[in-house]
Amino acid sequence: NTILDNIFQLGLANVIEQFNTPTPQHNAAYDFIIVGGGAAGCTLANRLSENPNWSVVLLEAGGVENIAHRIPITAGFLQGTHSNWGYKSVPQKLACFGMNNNECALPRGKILGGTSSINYMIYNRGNRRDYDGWAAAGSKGWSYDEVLPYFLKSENAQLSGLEWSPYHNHSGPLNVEDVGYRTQFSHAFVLGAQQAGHPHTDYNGESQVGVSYVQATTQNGRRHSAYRAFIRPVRRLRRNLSIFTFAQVLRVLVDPQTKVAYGVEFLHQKKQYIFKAHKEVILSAGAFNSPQLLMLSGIGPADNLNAIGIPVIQELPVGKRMYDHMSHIGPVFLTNTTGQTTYPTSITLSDIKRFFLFGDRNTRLSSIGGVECLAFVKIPSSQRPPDWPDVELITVLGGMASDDGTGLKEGGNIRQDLYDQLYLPLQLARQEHFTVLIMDFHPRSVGRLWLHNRDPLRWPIIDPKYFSNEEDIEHLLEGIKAAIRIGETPAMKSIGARLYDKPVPGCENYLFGSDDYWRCSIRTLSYTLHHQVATCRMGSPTDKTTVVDPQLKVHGIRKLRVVDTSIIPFPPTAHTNAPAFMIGEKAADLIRGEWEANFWLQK
Ligand SMILES: Cc1cc2nc3c(=O)[nH]c(=O)nc-3n(C[C@H](O)[C@H](O)[C@H](O)COP(=O)(O)OP(=O)(O)OC[C@H]3O[C@@H](n4cnc5c(N)ncnc54)[C@H](O)[C@@H]3O)c2cc1C
Repeated sequence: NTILDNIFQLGLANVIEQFNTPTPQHNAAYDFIIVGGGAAGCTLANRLSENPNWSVVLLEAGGVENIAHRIPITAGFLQGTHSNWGYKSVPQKLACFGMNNNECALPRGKILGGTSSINYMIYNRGNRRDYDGWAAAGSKGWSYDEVLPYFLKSENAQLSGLEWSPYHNHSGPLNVEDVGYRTQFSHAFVLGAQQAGHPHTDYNGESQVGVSYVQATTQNGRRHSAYRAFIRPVRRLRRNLSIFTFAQVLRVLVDPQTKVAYGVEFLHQKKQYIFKAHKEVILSAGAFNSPQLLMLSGIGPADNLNAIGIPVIQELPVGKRMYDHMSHIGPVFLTNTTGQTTYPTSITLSDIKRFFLFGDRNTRLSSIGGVECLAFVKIPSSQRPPDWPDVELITVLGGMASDDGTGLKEGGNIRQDLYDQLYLPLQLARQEHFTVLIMDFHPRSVGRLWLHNRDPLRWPIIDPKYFSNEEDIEHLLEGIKAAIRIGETPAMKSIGARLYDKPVPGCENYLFGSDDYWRCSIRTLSYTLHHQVATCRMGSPTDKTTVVDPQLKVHGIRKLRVVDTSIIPFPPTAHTNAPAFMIGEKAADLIRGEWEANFWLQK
């Protein structure tokens, strides 16, 4: 009697989006070739194809969404499907001890819509200081005042109480709304956080520090992905926009003499094709695959390329730097509530009928994978200004146990024995509880990504080197303490909140609740929130750590840009989906500005 069983009972699992991909014409030429139909790629494809004189082709390695992607509560299950590339890190020496072979799961969307089709739908832009920092470090044109219009451009906000906020727009393609389903946990946490001194705020508004209910990229309680927002509404109307799904690009074609990108080679239905670009090739393949494709095309670190026999066309530090937002699963709070934790059996057929047949957006199915509230918190040891949060507290109704170990455990590569010891007792007792995930916004650990060999179908090697800088652990520890303080407030006591004190396997030798206990727990229950950035870092061409310039052009190569989260130079005070949409919007304007200005020169 699981959610998915019920969906099958209603015969809905077969409701698949109708999407016919034409047969590619070998050597066909388009003005713009966009590689990757993710958050940034779909946005860019929409905006560039607004010009009817330009032909745009979007090549996506995955397929299209089905009904499961639309149901927000299923977010945790999607990592176990073919719409996830399914990457894992190399075994970590200092993190992910609770994962099989110490390998952290690194999911990524492989589907039209990209990671926006499998993510948790949290809509979060970041802090003014993030973008001002990008600009100050050499990314001219990317200060907060210069990027805010692009966040607003894509947004269609339906947020109660923020109807007149200058930080929200109500006419963009991407729906951002309140989650209709809220539990007692969420109300107690928002109130409790205020009692603990965190002001109520709009974390996408003037001041980020404080607590809020989450804002979600959903529409009427259903996932609103990049595909839904930017492609579906226009794909039948624009004859100048061609889209190929199940089209995996193998490399960018770059003339080694002139260093001009002129096309791509890709695989579709086991056949290899070439498409040529009149104007530009644009990589929007995400933080793992854009750097992979650059390296496969001879653009990257000479040591790696020489070692695997790829001739170097342009030496650049592709993949040499990677940041990510690591989090800790917990603390977990037990409560005296009833019926608030979502276990599969608590989703009723009535919920499903209301969701599907009556468009009801207030059922459990509209909960975005259980995420309810966010608190943006300053920690006592902070070295940053008071308006720049250090850690985030993310509340989840239930936690690892609330899908009976079927989704999150598998998606997170969590060890079965750890699940059985720590979470199975909660599952079997149907214990009411909620989890606070603690995320470090400004990690200092720097990872790296490189290639095994020249096979484009093989995964890149990804070593995030989580917690190689000890300070990252201390930030999470301070975040855990902030969550515990909120747990002690009257609002939280009113729902009977108390810490779940079963020791984390491997940490039994430490006194539960001591700093060393939590440090051990952090290394064991390390859980990335999948915000990898900087693998094709943006900045001034004189900055030897960067790969693209502020126009997103690859240094030293003509007619080639990267437009996705891989260009983000520093980890933002945000989850990275909203920034990906912003990057797509801004890139479209940069490209349009340049080619439209050159129109008469090209004639
Ligand atoms: C499980 C999970 C949960 C998350 N939750 C949130 C959240 O709640 N809120 C938030 O803000 N962020 C979240 N994120 C992060 C966020 O969704 C991503 O950072 C963002 O969507 C990335 O956008 P992108 O355009 O850079 O890349 P993607 O959206 O990943 O797009 C890249 C696209 O390129 C395609 N591609 C790759 N290689 C090739 C190739 N060789 N040929 C053709 N196509 C190719 C991929 O299939 C994919 O469709 C989450 C991430 C994950 C994995």
